[in-house]
Amino acid sequence: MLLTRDGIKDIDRWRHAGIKLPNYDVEKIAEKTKQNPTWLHFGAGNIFRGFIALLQQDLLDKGLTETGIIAIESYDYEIIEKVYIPYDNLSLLVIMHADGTLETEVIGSISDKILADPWSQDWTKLKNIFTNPSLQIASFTITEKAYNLKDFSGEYIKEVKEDIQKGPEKPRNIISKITSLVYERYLKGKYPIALVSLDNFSGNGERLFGSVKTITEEWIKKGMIEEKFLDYLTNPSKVSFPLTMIDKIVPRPSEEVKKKLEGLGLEKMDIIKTNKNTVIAPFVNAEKIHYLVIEDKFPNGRPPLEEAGVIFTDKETVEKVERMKVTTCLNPLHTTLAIFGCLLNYSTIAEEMEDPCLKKLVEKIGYDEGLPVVVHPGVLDPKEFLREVIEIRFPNPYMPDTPQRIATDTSQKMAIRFGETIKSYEQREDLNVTDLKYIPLVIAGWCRYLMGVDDEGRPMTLSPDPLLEDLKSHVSNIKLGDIESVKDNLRPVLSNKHIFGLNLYEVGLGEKIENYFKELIAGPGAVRKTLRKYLECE
Ligand SMILES: NC(=O)C1=CN([C@@H]2O[C@H](COP(=O)(O)OP(=O)(O)OC[C@H]3O[C@@H](n4cnc5c(N)ncnc54)[C@H](O)[C@@H]3O)[C@@H](O)[C@H]2O)C=CC1
Ligand SMILES: O=P(O)(O)OC[C@H]1O[C@](O)(CO)[C@@H](O)[C@@H]1O
Repeated sequence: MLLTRDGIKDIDRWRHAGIKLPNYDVEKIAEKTKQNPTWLHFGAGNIFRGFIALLQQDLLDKGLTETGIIAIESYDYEIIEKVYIPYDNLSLLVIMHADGTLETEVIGSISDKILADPWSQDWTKLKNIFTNPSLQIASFTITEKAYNLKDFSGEYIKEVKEDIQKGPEKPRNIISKITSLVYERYLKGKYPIALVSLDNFSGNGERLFGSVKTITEEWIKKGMIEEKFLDYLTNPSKVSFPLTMIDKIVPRPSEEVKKKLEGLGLEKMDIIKTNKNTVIAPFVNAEKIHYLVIEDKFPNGRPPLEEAGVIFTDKETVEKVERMKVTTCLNPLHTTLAIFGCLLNYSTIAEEMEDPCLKKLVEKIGYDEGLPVVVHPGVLDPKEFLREVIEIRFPNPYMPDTPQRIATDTSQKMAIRFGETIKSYEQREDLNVTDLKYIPLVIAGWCRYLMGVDDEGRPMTLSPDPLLEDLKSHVSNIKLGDIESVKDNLRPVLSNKHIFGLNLYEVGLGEKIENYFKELIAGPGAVRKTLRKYLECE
């Protein structure tokens, strides 16, 4: 069986293999989308195919909408070449249930794909869609670092600097590209639009707004665009930047799943790793559970996504629910498992949850240290959410999620995942920041991880991180088994407000983290020994 528009016409074969097909005519929907584009999505990676496209598929299946989503790739063009074009933009969603059963479904709601590349012919096509009054949404899953215009020294990154100099014609950076496209929409008729960040960090919509506004102001200063564009951009009835909370674990495609699909008779299911490190395949493996909460600010309307389970609410509620998930009930636990999982040589998150020390560590971080500072968001219950994460989602043995994937870009995540809780302890009169034990232990674990040596003393490959080289340079003089070598080497890292959102020495945690670190580097096996000591586990 081939995953192509022609291939899925052989309905009986797909049904016989137990694979659900779209309940609508994929080609007709693609045609209607061309006439009347409503939704563009930037970042054509795994979460888009496994979650966002599924929501629209649900509406299409129910006859509640008439158009699909157009996938835009602005960074890793190989994704389009290798997993969109050969499969006519179809993807195969594989839901991994905890009892080992797979639920498979062909996703047909991605109606077209476009490169956001000013040097390609697609750019004109993209501009035409962006200036179409029918367009309601441009959404984004482009990873957190894509929103950064400046490096940690406060300088614009090279690509952004060049875009600022050259103006909106041929931008290279994603934020400049978005600004340029919104400017085209303004010029064409000041039509309204919602720009929806679906990336996984606090205040995502506000950060998107801030970045687009910065580029706008720079171009205005240089006289490259009309000043009045700023009025349009900052008018929420014209351009909105809703906050969102997105939650679904979509690991990289796994070889085991690929084999199972081949067993069902599917052909050409190869997993690829692009030159830009995206690991992607014609299929996406994911968990069933998911949550999406969005601030209901769509000046040009939107599909009735509430019918697909999306929670639309006010800004304050999204903020609370997002803080609950990203700063307390899911992502800090994930990062904890990533760091210690790499050090202890685990290859899946689920296996780690069978390790009594690691399970206890995430329980301590979640229930004991995180929950006391969570504000109940109303729409979801934090304690129940945390229970579901610890008891059901992370331990799912069929989820091929790895600590190495979650360890990607940890430097970008520390401030949100741990810094926010530390700040809350500082602000609350009834809590004492120096009572925190386990969050500091994880931060020490991260420094130990950066040494690039596992708990047995063997070299380990570190996951990509934009600050990796700099961070490694601070621990490069520290030797496993030599506590004296620690000296002041951790100070530049632990005092870096860009990394943690605060200076850990100023809040009284720096020395505690250094002491944990010394225990973690005492020699081979010291990571395990330290966990046993502080968690009283076997
Ligand atoms: N995978 C998951 O479980 C979830 C992911 N997310 C969010 O989605 C993001 C992407 O996740 P996946 O799609 O799974 O990853 P992926 O690796 O499959 O795809 C990443 C996408 O981001 C684009 N990208 C990366 N760096 C970029 C840059 N500098 N400028 C423009 N585009 C860039 C890539 O080209 C690709 O389209 C995550 O970082 C997270 O914020 C949110 C919830 C769940
Ligand atoms: O650490 P990351 O790369 O944001 O990934 C975290 C994982 O947990 C999630 O937050 C679950 O929703 C997903 O974003 C992803 O699977």
